[in-house]
Amino acid sequence: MNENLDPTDDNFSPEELDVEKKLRPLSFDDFTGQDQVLENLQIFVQAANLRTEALDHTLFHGPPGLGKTTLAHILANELEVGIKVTSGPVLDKPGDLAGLLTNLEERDVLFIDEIHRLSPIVEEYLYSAMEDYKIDIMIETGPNARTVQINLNPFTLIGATTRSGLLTSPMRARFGIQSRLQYYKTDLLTTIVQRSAMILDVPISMEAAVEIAGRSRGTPRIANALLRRVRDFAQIKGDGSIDIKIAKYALEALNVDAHGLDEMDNKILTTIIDKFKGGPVGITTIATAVSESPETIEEVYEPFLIQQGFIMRTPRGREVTEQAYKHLGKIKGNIQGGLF
Ligand SMILES: Nc1ncnc2c1ncn2[C@@H]1O[C@H](COP(=O)(O)OP(=O)(O)OP(=O)(O)O)[C@@H](O)[C@H]1O
Ligand SMILES: [Mg+2]
Repeated sequence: MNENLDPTDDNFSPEELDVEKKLRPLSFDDFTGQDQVLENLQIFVQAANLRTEALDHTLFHGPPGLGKTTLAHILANELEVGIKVTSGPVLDKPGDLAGLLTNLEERDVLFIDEIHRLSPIVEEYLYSAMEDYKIDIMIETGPNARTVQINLNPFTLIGATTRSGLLTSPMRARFGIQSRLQYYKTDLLTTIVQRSAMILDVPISMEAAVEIAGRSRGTPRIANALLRRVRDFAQIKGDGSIDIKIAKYALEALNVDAHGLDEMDNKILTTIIDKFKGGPVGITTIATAVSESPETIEEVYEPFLIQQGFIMRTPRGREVTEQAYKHLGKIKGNIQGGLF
């Protein structure tokens, strides 16, 4: 990720978080892309609404910025229920979770972000809540301490994770609905950029929207962030509207990679080329060389590099493609990457 484009980053000003909120789609109709996922969800929501039952527990997984949190809020809106939001690392003790669970009204959504980071005891505590809508709570202390079982209102747990590989299988098995979000194609991102520009009230040409979309790493969050930065350039260096000229100028000045690859993407490609002659090389070896965990490489970075045709999976490991050499201005067969 481009760290400075991450709205969960502390460096993000309150003002930017506000804009971020304005740009977030609120209903199925507002949401662009992920057609298969969306179609299914619409059916499940309609059925749950028809039966006035809680929606099945739902898991969203996939790389950052593709719409997991957005979809959790959309589901609550479409179910016309309340939503309580928390995240794995915040839930320290079963008691924290009990407080949230007992406050849920019938059919409400409990959204747990980064659900792979729940502590094992909290996770175990969640199992009976998910399965039977029941939890044990401890009452009184000292010699009188005892646990009583209490019933919860039927609710929907929505979990989100960028690292589904780290979820335990009992946890995963308790989600009746599981959706993996995919990177967005440029035409969809173009639509998203145009929608965001309209909300921000900044005129943008088609060509400029395509240019921004194409450099957004298949990710709506990055597309929105780039749009806002380009808008700054348009306002200060231009007449406020975004045309292809100002878009290109701004993206150049922002040092945005032509394909939207981020630092780690480029580091992975460079490493495979420079240290492993372009591959094939195993994922663990790559991970060690770039100081990342193999799981993160596999779940967060590699899918985009494969989708964009920079890396191929072979039985003997990962291999970079011709396109990767071209992108990095390197020459095949030359380990140093230079001409000599
Ligand atoms: N399909 C979409 N259409 C329009 N905008 C979108 C779409 N998906 C995401 N966005 C925009 O991208 C931003 C990031 O989406 P979101 O926060 O839902 O991602 P996430 O998958 O939860 O990321 P993370 O893993 O980092 O939590 C949202 O604020 C929203 O404005
Ligand atoms: Mg999120």
